[in-house]
This record gives sequence, C-alpha cells and structure tokens, in this order.
Amino acid sequence: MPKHTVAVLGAGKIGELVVAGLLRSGRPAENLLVTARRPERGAELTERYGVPVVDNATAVERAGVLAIAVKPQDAAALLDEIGGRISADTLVVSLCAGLPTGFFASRLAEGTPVIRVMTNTPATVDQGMTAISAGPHATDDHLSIAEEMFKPLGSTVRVPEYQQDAVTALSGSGPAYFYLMVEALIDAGVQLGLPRTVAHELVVQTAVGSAMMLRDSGEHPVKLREAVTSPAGTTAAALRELERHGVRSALLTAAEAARDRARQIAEAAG
Ligand SMILES: NC(=O)C1=CN([C@@H]2O[C@H](COP(=O)(O)OP(=O)(O)OC[C@H]3O[C@@H](n4cnc5c(N)ncnc54)[C@H](OP(=O)(O)O)[C@@H]3O)[C@@H](O)[C@H]2O)C=CC1
Ligand SMILES: O=C(O)[C@@H]1CCC=N1
Repeated sequence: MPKHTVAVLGAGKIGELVVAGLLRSGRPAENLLVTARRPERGAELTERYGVPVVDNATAVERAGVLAIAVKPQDAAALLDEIGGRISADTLVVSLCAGLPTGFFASRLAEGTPVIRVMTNTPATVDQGMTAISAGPHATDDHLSIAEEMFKPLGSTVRVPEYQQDAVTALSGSGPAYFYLMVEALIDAGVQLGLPRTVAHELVVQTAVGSAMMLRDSGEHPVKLREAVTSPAGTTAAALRELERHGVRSALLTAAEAARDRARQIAEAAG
C-alpha cells in the first residue's frame, strides 16, 4: 500500500467526519484506512464507506499520514500501543482538543513531524472551520498536506500552536453555542404561541440567512445588526433584554471556560 495512505485512528464522530470528507473530496477508498476500538463500529464504517478497517498496528505500518481522532483522554494509551512503531517519516496529525504537539512528540521517534488541527462538526457538510498548527519537525510541506485534507471540508487557517486552545473555544466548540441559541429561540417561539414546526423553520432559516450574510456581505456584524434595529422598534426592545441578561459577558466567560478546560485536559494528559 502506498505511503500516501491516510489512516484515521479512532472512528468516532470526528474520525468519521474526516473519512467521509476525504472520500467526498475525491480521495480513493483504497488510500484510506480507519481503526475502531469496537468491531461493530468498524463494520458500520466499512459498510457505509467501503474503507478498510484495520487494527492500529496495521494502520501505522501502511499509512504515511496518521490522523489521531481519539478522545484526548485516550491518546496516551493509543500512543503507548503504537508510538514505538511509528517511523519518523510518518506525519502525525492530531485532532485532539487541548493536547499540545509536544505530548505526541515526546512519545514518538525523534524527528517525527507532528501537526495539531482543530476542526469542527460543520465539516460534515463541507462548511467546517479548521485551524492548523505546525508542531515539532513539521515543515511547510507537512502543513500543506494537512491543508489538502481539510480544505475541501470548509475553510482552513494556519495559526501558531499557542492559539489553539482559544481556537477550540471559538470554532471547535462554537457550533454547540449556536445550536443552543437556536434551541432556546425555538422554545421561545413555542412560548409565544407558534407551532413547534413553524418556530423551528423560522429560526433555522433565520440562522442560515444571517450566517450567509455574515460570511458573504463583507459587512461587520455591528452594521448587520444595526440594519435590523429600527428606532424604538421590536429589535431594540429585544436587544435591550439580551444586554440586561449579560449575553456578551456570558459568551466571554463561556469561551474562557472552554479554553481553560482545554488547558486542564492537557495537564491531566501529562
Ligand atoms: N466532537 C467535536 O465536535 C470535536 C472533537 N474534536 C476532537 O476529536 C477527537 C474525537 O472526538 P469525538 O469524535 O467527538 O469523540 P468520539 O468518542 O466520538 O470518538 C473517539 C473514537 O475513538 C475510539 N478510540 C478510543 N481509543 C481508541 C484506540 N486505542 N484505538 C482505536 N479507536 C479508539 C473510540 O472508540 P469507542 O467507540 O470504543 O469509545 C471512539 O469511537 C477528540 O480528541 C476531540 O477533542 C475536535 C474538534 C471538534
Ligand atoms: O467538547 C470537546 O471537548 C470537543 C473539542 C471541541 C469540540 N468538541
């Protein structure tokens, strides 16, 4: 098998997203491998994508790029199992929140290039946001390989690694913040007397339309918000309540909590 094979280690939500995305972007299934802890999960992926499911040791033997998509808490055990088998010409791409590239480098042969990536679930529909950082021994060519993997799944940006915990707090966890807001607004619509299906459609389409304007108009969000806000109108009344309830400060402290949790995860992993 050619060494340009990518192996995804850990076929959970993010592992599946990467496998499916690489296939959608035209990478042949025979250049992909995936590993799963549970055989039934492996069978599910083979059936769904036609990608070979192998054990971790076989993946290491055959692949030139290893995408580590296990939970950060499972990474040490995985590295204990395979770290010693990974040759220094293998590119290790970690998708794990919180874990610094040094965590991997210290468990790999000297000279092994490591890249840290933070993607997000909208990559499932090719609207992801992926931030990529070079770790030890990762060259520009290695960064390009990681970019080629994630560019078809949305946008990519290169960031210095010290920014990755903040990235995780914004775009990694970010989809959950928006989903929570949508969920709460749908409930509000029901409280106001709308049928739930109607409330759902109104809120989701408003979210999609607003997101497209944010991305495509080039306007600052303040300008877009001002355009909705008529003097002494309905929006001004609603925004006053959001400010009174401290929405800005809630978002700030939420992002800080996510960043701090990423740091704790790294500390606990050692
Ligand atoms: N969910 C998200 O939105 C994002 C997650 N991430 C990061 O992606 C990584 C994966 O997260 P997510 O997909 O949500 O988690 P999941 O729990 O869904 O996936 C992790 C998978 O890894 C498998 N696994 C664990 N240990 C091994 C092993 N030794 N060999 C093979 N497979 C193994 C697990 O198997 P089993 O089913 O048996 O538990 C599970 O299927 C995490 O590090 C997370 O921080 C990054 C960005 C966004
Ligand atoms: O919640 C988490 O830890 C992961 C990382 C970013 C999104 N989900």
